[in-house]
Amino acid sequence: MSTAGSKINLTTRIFSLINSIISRSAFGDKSDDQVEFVSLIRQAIALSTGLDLDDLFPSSKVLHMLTGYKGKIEKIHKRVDKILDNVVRKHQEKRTRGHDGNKSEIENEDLVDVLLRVQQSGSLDIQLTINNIKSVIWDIFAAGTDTSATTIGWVMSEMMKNPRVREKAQAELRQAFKGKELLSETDLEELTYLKLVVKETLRLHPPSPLLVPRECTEQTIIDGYEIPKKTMILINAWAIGRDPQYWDDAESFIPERFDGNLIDFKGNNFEYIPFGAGRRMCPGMAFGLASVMFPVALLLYHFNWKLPNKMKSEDLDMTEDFGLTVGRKYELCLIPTVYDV
Ligand code: HEM
Repeated sequence: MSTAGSKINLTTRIFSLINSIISRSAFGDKSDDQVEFVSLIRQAIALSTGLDLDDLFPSSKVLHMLTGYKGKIEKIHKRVDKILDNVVRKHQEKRTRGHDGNKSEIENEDLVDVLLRVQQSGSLDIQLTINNIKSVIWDIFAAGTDTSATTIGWVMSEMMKNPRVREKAQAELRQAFKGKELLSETDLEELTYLKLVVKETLRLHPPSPLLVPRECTEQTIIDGYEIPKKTMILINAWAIGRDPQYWDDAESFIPERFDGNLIDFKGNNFEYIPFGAGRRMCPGMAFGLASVMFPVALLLYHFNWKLPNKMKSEDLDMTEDFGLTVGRKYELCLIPTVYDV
């Protein structure tokens, strides 16, 4: 049984869901300034995307002034710093109330509470500063929001483009949780096929396609090219994931290719590195995967999905947008129909 619905913009809903998830994990709750904070992150990411004149002449102060780049970054930094000061101050006040006898205030610690506790305990070899804590919060938002939301957008897009895969994933879910109204995160363990779908999506659409830039620490020769010491190296995980030398039918979306295959996200298989590899690989991998798997499982379990305007699956536009994270160029609009479990 199902109840018909109308068209929704899934892209914007996914971003606001992921913002709330990350916000709750980092701040313990939605921050009063969450909307502004996320918009500032977007602006900062947009400014750090691509090569501009400042990158070509980094030591030219005049150029920095002319492009206004530095001014824009400083303006964002000032505002972000104020918001983060507020977050830290509120947590400090809450901790003080907790130590003054109101124990419920410190029962459920969020990330900021943990960092403040570690800072006050002095248990680390290095002294954690308030600026360090603010940087961690910033990192989690900047690195965790767009990557997870973009991946969910691609998982849903690939499943709309490939109805066979969507139906198989939905059948697995509805069979595993028949009649169950509320799913929990631990239920995800049973979803073998959905895991393959997410894996295949990350092969074709790694949200950070060029990883974090590296600097060459010693002169090296690769394929006859001499790479001098200190050269900035960009690794194209997107191209590696589509390289026909490593992948059969590389451009096609076939989750089954990972079935029984030992290739994993963990950075040991260099033909598949959506989370990077080595010392700078993504520290939020487990959190990121859970933040993708769980919402996708809920979307597929509780709803059936159709493309609007009688569009055929093969006509869905999969053009990518260029940026630090590479998402869909056009927002994904779909018609959900509630599925009675
Ligand atoms: C599907 C979700 C995600 C994907 C695909 C992803 C992917 C990546 C990639 C490719 C890198 C660069 C790794 C390298 O250059 O070797 C990275 C770095 C990073 N990620 Fe993620 N990420 C995701 C989610 C998250 C989440 C949820 C968090 C935090 C809660 C996070 C935190 C970070 C941080 C802090 C870095 C920088 C690490 C460093 O520079 O040392 N990521 N991520």
